[in-house]
Amino acid sequence: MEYPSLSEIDKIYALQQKNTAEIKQLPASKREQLLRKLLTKIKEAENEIQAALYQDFHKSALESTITEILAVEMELKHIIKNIGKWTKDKSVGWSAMFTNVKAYLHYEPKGHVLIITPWNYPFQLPLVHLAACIAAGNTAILKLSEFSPHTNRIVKKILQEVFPEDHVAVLEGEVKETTHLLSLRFDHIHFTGSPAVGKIIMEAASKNLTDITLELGGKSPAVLDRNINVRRVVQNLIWAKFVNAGQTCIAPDYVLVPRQLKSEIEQVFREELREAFGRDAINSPDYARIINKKQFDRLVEALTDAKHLGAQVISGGATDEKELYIEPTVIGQVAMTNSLMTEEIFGPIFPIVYYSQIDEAIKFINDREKPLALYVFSNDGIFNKHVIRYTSAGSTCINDALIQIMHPKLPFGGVNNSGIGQSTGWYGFRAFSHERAVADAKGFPLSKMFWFPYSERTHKFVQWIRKIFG
Ligand SMILES: NC(=O)C1=CN([C@@H]2O[C@H](COP(=O)(O)OP(=O)(O)OC[C@H]3O[C@@H](n4cnc5c(N)ncnc54)[C@H](OP(=O)(O)O)[C@@H]3O)[C@@H](O)[C@H]2O)C=CC1
Ligand SMILES: CCCCCC(=O)O
Repeated sequence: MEYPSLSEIDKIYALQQKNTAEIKQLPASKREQLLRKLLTKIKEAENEIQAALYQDFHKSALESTITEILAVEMELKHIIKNIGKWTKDKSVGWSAMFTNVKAYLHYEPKGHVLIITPWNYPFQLPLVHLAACIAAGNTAILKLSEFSPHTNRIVKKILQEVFPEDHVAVLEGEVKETTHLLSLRFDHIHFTGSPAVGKIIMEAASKNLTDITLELGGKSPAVLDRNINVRRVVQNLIWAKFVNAGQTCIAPDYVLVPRQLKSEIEQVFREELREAFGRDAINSPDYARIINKKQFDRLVEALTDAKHLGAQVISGGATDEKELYIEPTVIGQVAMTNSLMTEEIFGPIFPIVYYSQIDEAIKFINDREKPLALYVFSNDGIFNKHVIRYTSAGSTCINDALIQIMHPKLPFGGVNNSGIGQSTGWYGFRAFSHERAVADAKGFPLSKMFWFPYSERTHKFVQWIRKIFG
């Protein structure tokens, strides 16, 4: 994909601005029709999508289906199934003081939306958020990351087959193009990316008081109890951490393990990683690559520095610059000053931090920014509830990982430094809609009791209200 010039961006923006009023009036049936067409196009393009993801990431066809294509298909089906219900006015019920008022919520499109997405799930993320945006009746400019060019091409091809550019436009660009887009006025900006860039987006949005959704990241902990099946939990963590070579926003970033389990868990990680990827993961057909040299160098430097500071590699540690390959790596005794413990890892390196009492682990988590996700593993429900009660996270999974994002009725989002607002399903539709309060007064207008000049009748009415409702 070519980068558009700034004047081309302005032209697309103006085109969509002109068309937004009309798109906002599209009935739910027409929006549903467009989403059904999108679903059909995606199914028809599965092989091309898999090939593009392989070229960008060396992502296996099966992993692309599981984490990219199926995720979009399920989201589209859920939206298509519910769009009729979601777009209808919603009564908020009766109130004794407003017996003559029909009170309801009316869902109106925000209008013109900017969606900015990162490179790590370059098919799933643009399409999942665009689907909700279209369902809500908006026009949208979709700005993709320049680091996933092959997948971007198929995303653009599919969307151009479904939507005219004055409804959905797909752009690729770097900081310059994105910065220019952010100087334009939108009704909602949906950003997925790092907290650092999230702050830039929020600042730009503040110029026009534009609504935002910030889907950010952070260091998502996994907390293990002693009361677990160690092998099963390790197998679970291996998938959650090393899918997409660890380049997943809700991947467990590090794992807090009871000290008593140290020797057992380290041995089981060695065994299970061998089971998962064979003797040499570089030859595994299931294992992806780091997206580019910049990210590769960042991770290798963090690993090298960690080892210089005394960290012990429990399993893995091999790298291959030509292949942009980093072996699935589990590491212990990482210094707290090392970037593996101070920054979001966003790669296939898994520090283990040992603890003695659960409140020590909870303090470790709470001493850091609120994470995007938090994982708790224990056969003891009281342990799980205790961890949830004394921590905060965007989302949480108990005795599993990542799957919370796939549940159609759970919102996806962070909290404070890991995100603002919620996405997917009903929550995505609501984010891209304005939830308008309507009070439809029938017959005698309630405010007549307060009209000027204030009278004895008004005083009596106010006394009655305080007596009944005060
Ligand atoms: N909550 C969620 O759903 C998800 C969160 N993430 C988070 O995203 C991060 C990894 O993705 P990554 O792409 O590196 O994140 P970045 O924040 O670097 O980039 C995200 C998007 O913002 C653009 N961008 C980068 N710098 C600027 C800037 N200065 N001004 C305007 N736009 C900019 C990028 O464009 P370009 O790439 O072209 O530079 C990209 O489209 C991690 O923190 C991860 O946790 C990732 C996936 C999902
Ligand atoms: C299968 C998990 C996908 C998580 C979304 C993300 O990291 O972008």
